[in-house]
Amino acid sequence: MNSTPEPFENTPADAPVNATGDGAVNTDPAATETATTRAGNVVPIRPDTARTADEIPEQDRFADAGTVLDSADVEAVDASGQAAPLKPVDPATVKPSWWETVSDATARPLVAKWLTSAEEFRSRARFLVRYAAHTFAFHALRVPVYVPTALLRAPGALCRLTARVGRWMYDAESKPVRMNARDRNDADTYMKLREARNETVRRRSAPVMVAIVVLLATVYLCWTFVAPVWNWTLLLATLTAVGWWGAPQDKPVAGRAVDAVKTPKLTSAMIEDALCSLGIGGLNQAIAKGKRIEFPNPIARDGDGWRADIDLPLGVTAGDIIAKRQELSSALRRQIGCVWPEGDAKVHEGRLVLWVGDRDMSKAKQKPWPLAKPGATVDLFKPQPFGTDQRGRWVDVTLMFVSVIIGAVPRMGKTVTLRELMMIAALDPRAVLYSYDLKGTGDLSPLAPCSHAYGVGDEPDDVERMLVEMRELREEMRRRTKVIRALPESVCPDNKVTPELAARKDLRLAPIVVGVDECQVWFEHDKHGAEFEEICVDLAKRGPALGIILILATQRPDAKSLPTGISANAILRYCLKVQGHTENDMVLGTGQHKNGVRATMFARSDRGIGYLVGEGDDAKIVRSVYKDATDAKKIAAGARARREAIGNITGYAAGESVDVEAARLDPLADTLSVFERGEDKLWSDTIVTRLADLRPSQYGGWTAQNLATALKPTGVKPKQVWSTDPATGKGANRNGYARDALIAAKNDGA
Ligand SMILES: Nc1ncnc2c1ncn2[C@@H]1O[C@H](COP(=O)(O)OP(=O)(O)OP(=O)(O)O)[C@@H](O)[C@H]1O
Repeated sequence: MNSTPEPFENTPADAPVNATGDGAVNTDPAATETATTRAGNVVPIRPDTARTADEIPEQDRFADAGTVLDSADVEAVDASGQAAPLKPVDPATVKPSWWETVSDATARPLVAKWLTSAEEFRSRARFLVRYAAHTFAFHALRVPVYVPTALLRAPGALCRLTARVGRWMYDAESKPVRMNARDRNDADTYMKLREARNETVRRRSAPVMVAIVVLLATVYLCWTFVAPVWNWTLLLATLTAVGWWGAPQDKPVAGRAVDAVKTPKLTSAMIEDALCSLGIGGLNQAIAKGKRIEFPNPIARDGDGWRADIDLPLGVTAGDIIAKRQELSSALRRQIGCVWPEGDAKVHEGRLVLWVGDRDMSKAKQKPWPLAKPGATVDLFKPQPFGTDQRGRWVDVTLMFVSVIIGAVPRMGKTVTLRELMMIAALDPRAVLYSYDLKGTGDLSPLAPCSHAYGVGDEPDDVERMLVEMRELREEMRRRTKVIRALPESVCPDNKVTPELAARKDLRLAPIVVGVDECQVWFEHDKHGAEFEEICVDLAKRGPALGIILILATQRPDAKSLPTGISANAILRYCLKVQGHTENDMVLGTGQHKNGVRATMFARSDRGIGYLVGEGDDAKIVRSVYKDATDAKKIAAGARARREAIGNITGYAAGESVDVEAARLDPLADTLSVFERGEDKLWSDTIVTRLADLRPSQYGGWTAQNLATALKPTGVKPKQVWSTDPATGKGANRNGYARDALIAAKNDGA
């Protein structure tokens, strides 16, 4: 069946731009003779060198749809020589309405940010007062030097002043022109200039003469009527003022009270030059073709720096620039700690937000931490100051209802950050702290006096004790689930711990904060790794709603050292420098590297600076608070005093120790012991029921999975075993264990 041929169709997206029906390539787009015939119509084709729409010669392009096409332009010649109208394929240009344009627009702040932010206003006011006080004190101290210096300079200044007045009165500036006329023997011009000069001198001498008379009269009157002491004072003051005012510019009487570092203004030309020097192929090609780097908003001051919003040329992404932060800082002639390129994927992948600070963020003085003040207390349900952003403003975190992961390469500030978060927790007197320093250097020791559980090091005994404590914690989590479940909806509508519930002593739902530095030591432990992982995954998933906050820090953020069950469930994420995109996404969440949130861009010198994700919608660059061990001890001492006041010193802080022996479990021996005479195989479900009867405090609530995890280190794995249901008497194949396999494992281990 013959269908009516379409007069024109566009080249399919996946076809070569100039492919013709028979593989021929058109080299002369204007020549209809060489055009390919398709279904009886002549299909205009593009020159074979064209790769993009821009490269197609003007005459080959069809006018934008929406514009009226001239029939001569759109006609092609069909096989019979008849002109056939061509059909436009581009969408019609739709002019958005005023409403559509403005409803998507971002409103600019009505007043400057520092006027609406009380904190910023106070900080500016404080700065002005401090500046004025310093300047006053600086100059006041130097008055005894300034006065003699000015007096010494006064004669010279007087001479220079007299000479200047003389030159002005006698119109010295016209002298070269008059002399020139004289040298040229141009008598006419010379006489005119002389006349003009005499007139000027006459006009100017009058006020000078008046000033001299007034001066002499003043001197005479003072000499006659004013006491000599005042005359001398006046004379000295006048000479000081003249000496001060008339001092040479390069030798002022007063020095500068402050040395301001003037950072150059950030201009679009500077940014363009810098971006073009990065060696990004796509960017340089676009510039060579005359495309521009666009600035959708004016470059403006933003905090202590400049902010530029940049639309990169087509095909260039913000990530391309972020990956070259070091080169960019060199190209902008700024320290690397001043240059902060970020993507704004909410607009598009090519939007770059470049913030260039006046000072290196890692070296700029951080504002004093409000929580370091004596007497500071914290409510973990409320946001607390965690660090400062590039503009020096505080960034808060709310620790309640989150699990936290901190990751970075060694020596970037993980421990300092973890210690800071634990200090925040310690300052809430209700909070129960579990502090574990698996690096073993004692970085968390300042928090020991406030900790219910404290562990340091990775010796087998230390790890075992920590495991016992973590098992207890899991039991506590189970208890909490039951408490929450039992509460009426009117008291606990969201099935999670609320500030009111946490305050009730009878429920024992106070926040519990677990901080683990170098957590990979737990998860990679050959004997207890699986159990630690199981407990921590459970805590990361269910803990937040139950008031249990797990904070893990690791220097090796990979699947082994930070199990995916935890990394996928963490809510608050802080990533200092990492080496690759895998670690980046492991800590900050999948897809963050692609979105331009790249902790790989941090330099070695960016200690304590990282991306914070999970507080608010956007990722923020934040510098945590660095408190050394001495300061941390002071803060912890204050926190302990407040805990003592409410009677919340428990566990390690109260000198209690964990009975590891009593808590030591031997799941293999216990499993063997629940086999009754004549039973060779038992289902896992039957074993865990019997284990719960054997030691309810240890095995109560165990599932078949818990049993599998506990037996894993012995090498015994669950298999399908035939057994009989004691209730129904029916036999079936289910997951379970054979006595022989358990005995063999016991003998191997013995
Ligand atoms: N917020 C910060 N501000 C300034 N300097 C910091 C900050 N945080 C950390 N540092 C500096 O970085 C150093 C290393 O910090 P820290 O011990 O926390 O690193 P780490 O990543 O835990 O190292 P490791 O992997 O060896 O455990 C600190 O001694 C301190 O000098």
